Amino acid sequence: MKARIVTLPGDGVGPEVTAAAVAVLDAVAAHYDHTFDYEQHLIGGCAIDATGEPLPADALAACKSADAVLLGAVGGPKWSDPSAPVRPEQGLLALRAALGVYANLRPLQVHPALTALSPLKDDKLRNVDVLFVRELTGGAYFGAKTRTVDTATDECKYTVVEVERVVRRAFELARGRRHKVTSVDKANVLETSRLWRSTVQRIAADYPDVKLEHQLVDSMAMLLLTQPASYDVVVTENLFGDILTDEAAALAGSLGLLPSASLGEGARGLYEPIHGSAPDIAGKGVANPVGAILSAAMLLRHSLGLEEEAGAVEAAVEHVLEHGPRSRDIGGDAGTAAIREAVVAALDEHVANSEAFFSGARACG
Ligand SMILES: NC(=O)C1=CN([C@@H]2O[C@H](COP(=O)(O)OP(=O)(O)OC[C@H]3O[C@@H](n4cnc5c(N)ncnc54)[C@H](O)[C@@H]3O)[C@@H](O)[C@H]2O)C=CC1
Ligand SMILES: CC(C)CC(=O)C(=O)O
Ligand SMILES: [Mg+2]
Repeated sequence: MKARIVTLPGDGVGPEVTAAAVAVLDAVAAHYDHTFDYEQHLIGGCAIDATGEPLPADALAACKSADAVLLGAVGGPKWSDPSAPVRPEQGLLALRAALGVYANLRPLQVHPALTALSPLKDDKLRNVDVLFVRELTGGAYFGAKTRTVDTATDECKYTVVEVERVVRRAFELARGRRHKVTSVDKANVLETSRLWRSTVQRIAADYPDVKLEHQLVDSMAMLLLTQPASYDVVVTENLFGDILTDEAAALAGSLGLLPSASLGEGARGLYEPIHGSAPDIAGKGVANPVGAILSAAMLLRHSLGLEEEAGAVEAAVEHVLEHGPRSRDIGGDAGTAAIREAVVAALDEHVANSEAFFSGARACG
């Protein structure tokens, strides 16, 4: 197949991990005879420096006409002055809104070889397989903001339509998994959460085969650390989902491991690791590219419909996590480039083994 992918490496470690993900996509293209055409654009701090805008018009136009968008991360201390008129994160928020990618899928699995890095003991980590579905284009990140000398406000607003579409997505996804949805809110205090909860209750009636439970976000933050294996699909609003998924990353062993897919109504999606620009390690060549590489796998699956290829990338990552090399955040000393090369080599081997398996099966059959 032929696909057009816009890359937005962004700031900090963004370019380092995006380059690794592109190298893996290139290996997929070579093995499976696909053509991926890339178009790279600016977003975030680097875009502000070059154009004054965190999301230049040409970058947005390219994303809107692409088959998929692969993003690194935005932001960093250089652009963090609270009085700055524009900030890198505004570019990312504007992109998510413009693409209409309201459902942010953030899968959490704990690789058996990495359990020692988790704050939990092995028995609590067995069978942890959670899919967070975070609402991505509403809530406090998008509400009106005000600021005077001594007061600031961030409006948190949700409409029924915004809640309904992401909750339906969560229920649909649960049907392909273990048929359970946990909806997280703060309905004991927040009006937006009361609207969220009543909408979830109404939608649930259309999915009698899916078990629904509600959980308040504060206790959910605790339960995630005490009984993570009891969750299947967790659906929640933008801010809560942002925070809970960084917490979840600690269970996996590092923020550098978790991928995400942001989806709307069509096939086009936005794919990015869940971490930020990691200014403390940027430019050193030590960032863990696994979250970005697994985001590329999600791109293959969700935007290009290439399930076998996505599975091959995931298998290659699994192999590298098990046998090494490992990056510093997960207890190794390998750099970003070494991990990238190891994943590409594991992918080569995976494809070669699959071909041998199928030709063997043909010979036998
Ligand atoms: N999607 C995005 O573009 C996001 C951007 N940000 C921005 O990133 C900047 C830094 O934010 P922080 O709060 O420090 O969060 P962060 O996610 O950038 O880093 C938190 C910690 O995790 C580590 N880490 C993150 N990614 C890693 C990787 N791939 N490999 C190894 N270690 C990794 C970092 O070194 C740091 O110690 C801020 O400007 C923030 O606004 C934050 C979150 C998401
Ligand atoms: C706007 C982003 C910086 C928010 C974030 O942390 C994320 O999406 O993970
Ligand atoms: Mg975040």
